Amino acid sequence: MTVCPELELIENFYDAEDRSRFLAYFLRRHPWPDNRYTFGGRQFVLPRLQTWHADAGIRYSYSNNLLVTRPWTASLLAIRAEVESRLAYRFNSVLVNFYRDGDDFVGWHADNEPELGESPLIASLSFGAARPLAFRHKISGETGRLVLPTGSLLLMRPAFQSQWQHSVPQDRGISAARINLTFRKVCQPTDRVNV
Ligand SMILES: O=C(O)CCC(=O)C(=O)O
Ligand SMILES: [Fe+2]
Repeated sequence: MTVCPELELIENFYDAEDRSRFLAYFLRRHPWPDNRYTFGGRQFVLPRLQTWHADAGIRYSYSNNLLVTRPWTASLLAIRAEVESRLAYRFNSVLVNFYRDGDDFVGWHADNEPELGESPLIASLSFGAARPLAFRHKISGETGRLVLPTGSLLLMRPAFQSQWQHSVPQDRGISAARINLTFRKVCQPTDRVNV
């Protein structure tokens, strides 16, 4: 099995007490929207629930959809502060994914939108059911999997997005829910050079 040098897993970033507290928050209190949306006059159903939170003025289009920006919740702010302090790196946004069970998934993609700049570091925190992150090299086609346990923080180093694609595959054997937060640093529109 391929080991990807651009991934670093920090297990037990949160201990058992914090994990169950945050999992309970996301399952019971987080403001989840409907997963059906219309794009280009067609209806789509996202195979998971998702919210996007960012500092004022940050816009980001993920898979060509302009995400609705929601305010930070107290729990998200607390988690961001802890991740930033551990990594000595600042993030201005987070994408929160709720995989209700093994039917929910995210397909193959790379988080390499231009808004993320040349070298995006993404920090990915997981709670709940352990699910593997599958990755495949864009040129060699090498593939691998890394299981992301509850309370773990995965660092996706900058070259991960340019060289690899990733997914969280469907697994009908899983009935438990999983929450994933990907903290990102999106360049402000003013950071960009207009040509
Ligand atoms: O759920 C995960 O571990 C990954 C989610 C992901 O790839 C994304 O939000 O871009
Ligand atoms: Fe991703």
